[in-house]
Amino acid sequence: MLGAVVYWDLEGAYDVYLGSTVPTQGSGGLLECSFAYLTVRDRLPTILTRVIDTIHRNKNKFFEEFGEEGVQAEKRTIGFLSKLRNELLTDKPILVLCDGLEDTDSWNQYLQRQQRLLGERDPVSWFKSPWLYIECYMYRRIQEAIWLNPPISDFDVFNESKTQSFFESQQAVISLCTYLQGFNRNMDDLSETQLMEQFHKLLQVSLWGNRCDLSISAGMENSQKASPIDSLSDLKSFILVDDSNMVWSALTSAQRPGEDGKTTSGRVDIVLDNAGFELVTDLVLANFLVSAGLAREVRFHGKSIPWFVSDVTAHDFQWTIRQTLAANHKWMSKSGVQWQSYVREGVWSYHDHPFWTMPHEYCDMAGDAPDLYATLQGADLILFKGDLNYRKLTGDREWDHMVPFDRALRGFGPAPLCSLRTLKANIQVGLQPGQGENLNTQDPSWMTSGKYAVVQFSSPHREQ
Ligand SMILES: O=P(O)(O)OC[C@H]1O[C@](O)(CO)[C@@H](O)[C@@H]1O
Ligand SMILES: [Mn+2]
Repeated sequence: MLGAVVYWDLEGAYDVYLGSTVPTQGSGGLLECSFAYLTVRDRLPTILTRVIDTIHRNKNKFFEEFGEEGVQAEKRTIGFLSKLRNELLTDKPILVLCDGLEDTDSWNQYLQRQQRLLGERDPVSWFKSPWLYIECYMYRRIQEAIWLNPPISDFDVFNESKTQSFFESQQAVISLCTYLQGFNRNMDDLSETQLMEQFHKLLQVSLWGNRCDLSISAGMENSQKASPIDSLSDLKSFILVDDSNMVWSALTSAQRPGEDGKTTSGRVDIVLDNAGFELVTDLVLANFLVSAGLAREVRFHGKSIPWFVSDVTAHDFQWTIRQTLAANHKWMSKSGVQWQSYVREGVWSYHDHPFWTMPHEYCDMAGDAPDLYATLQGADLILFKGDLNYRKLTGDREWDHMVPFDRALRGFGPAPLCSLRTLKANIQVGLQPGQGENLNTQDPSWMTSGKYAVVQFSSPHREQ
């Protein structure tokens, strides 16, 4: 457990934010040696250095595309990012954004809010702010640096890492697609029980796919080598909370008899996390849900800017489907063809919204992004992938491990939802009495190693 740090009164209770203080008297800061502190001190500057290096290595490409103007833009962007790195390392004040994008005002208002909470004596700075805010802000500032420097404003600084991670997982992708096509061919012969077993397997594949993010590894290679299906039984004991039966019930209870006598099923929304292997696991799950008649429509929600190194953007989504389709492997390519036709027919659709790349907790969504909240209300099930989504769902607070998931959501519940997350931050709710203490003794890094996972379900209609 992190030491107790403060502090503001929310819903009548004092909330402790992960490794961070929001002091009222202008003292304190990120709790030294906490996972949050080490992320800001070590991991974020490393990511920034890699970003600078990537832009520098692409100098010739910019020259070929844009001539001397491209080279000048490269230099200016590197200047912006080096300054940003220096601001971070020397705990300088957080600056307002000035790129005039759709979300710029919201970011600047958020900064004012942080300043009000901190008091006027000290400016909000890198080490004196909530971890979630600082981490999100860094990625937004990277985008500002790129955006303010045309003609290279479309450059995705993480694209190389994302594509590399996809190719490094190739064998695992092939085995997963082969598995998918195997039961797609025999779908009609599957009993209800067999269908449910397949569902559990693919939900777990998608869960463990979340191990492959490039933010926890500071952009270093982190791909899936072995066939994920084969390791599921060995991994089972590392799932600390498994509500997958409730997820199954949410899907089956959304099924209704249609006008033509055939059963129609519900809409599933997947709030995506990482590109590369994790995205493939999500597409395989979504394919299964549609072909098994468990969903009539799947909506994918991704990021509108490059985010936390490996998160999916619209380009990554389309690129992954195209790569799968073009693969020199029968079942992989067949999967890609299927996915592309789902997109063309509108059975699958990709969406993004600026709220996903804001630092807000999800309990703020209804007020701060009512359009997105209303869209999500149309789903019969929402799957939230990954660690960052979990942090936002639970407000990134140092909750007692036994606090129910429903309570940690603090009213957020546009539809039945499920978090599929491997643990990579010091936060975990919904555990049994003694479970957290046992884990602390057995494996002190259980919350941050990515070795453990949860499938946590909540329904707005369920008794709290
Ligand atoms: O891709 P995910 O699962 O959201 O993980 C993002 C990572 O970034 C972090 O925010 C820390 O940098 C952790 O929460 C997690 O390790
Ligand atoms: Mn991610």
